[in-house]
Amino acid sequence: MNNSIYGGAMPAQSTEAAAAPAPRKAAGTQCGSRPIFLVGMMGAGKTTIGRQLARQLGREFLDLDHELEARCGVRVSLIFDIEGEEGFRRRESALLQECAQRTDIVIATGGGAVLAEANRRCLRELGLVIYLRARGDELYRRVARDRGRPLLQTADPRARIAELLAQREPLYEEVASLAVETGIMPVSQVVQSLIPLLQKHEAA
Ligand SMILES: Nc1ncnc2c1ncn2[C@@H]1O[C@H](COP(=O)(O)OP(=O)(O)OP(=O)(O)O)[C@@H](O)[C@H]1O
Ligand SMILES: O=C(O)C1=C[C@@H](O)[C@@H](O)[C@H](O)C1
Ligand SMILES: [Mg+2]
Repeated sequence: MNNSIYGGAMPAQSTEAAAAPAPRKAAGTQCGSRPIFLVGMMGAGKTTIGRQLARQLGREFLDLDHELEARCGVRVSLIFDIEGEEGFRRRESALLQECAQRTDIVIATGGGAVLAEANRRCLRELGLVIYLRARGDELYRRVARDRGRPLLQTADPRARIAELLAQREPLYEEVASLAVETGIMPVSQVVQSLIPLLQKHEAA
């Protein structure tokens, strides 16, 4: 990917190996070696849950937003400022197509990665996709104060979330083989609830 307009001042942050000793792998939850993708709205928990799920499964973890930031050397919000959403989406798609070739990995996608049809095909065909679902008011509560999400820098972020959710929910549903509600359980419980779902999916 050509990142030449950016410097590279951000600390390198590629795939995360588990920092602490990994727990024993949950048996039979490897879905072959295909990547496990997490999709869902901003604040649904893709980054937080993805990191813990990867540890639980003994897989690597990669967050597409963080990987893009590491490669470009700037925050996602600055890419939006300089190249607009369109420029960001081009970079996001290229990175997704590249990272989807990897194996034994959990990948947290960006909230809007499902917007492009080519990305949806890539997610469906190359991996197992989990939709992390949460209600608009809970998403708002989680991300309202975070200035790092450019699409929410509007006069009425709550309404913006509702609009994005209405637009994207069918797309998340379309690509996902599994879905879990993240608004009602703490992160560790969401991860624990995913293990039997993955096992069932593997057995099917
Ligand atoms: N199940 C949960 N219960 C409570 N808080 C949660 C839960 N999941 C995530 N959070 C919190 O919500 C915030 C947003 O989570 P996170 O950054 O993982 O979302 P995301 O889906 O990666 O969003 P984005 O698409 O913007 O990267 C974090 O502060 C996180 O700790
Ligand atoms: O929902 C979205 O469109 C986005 C979510 C984030 O993960 C980032 O990818 C970026 O802020 C755009
Ligand atoms: Mg994230």
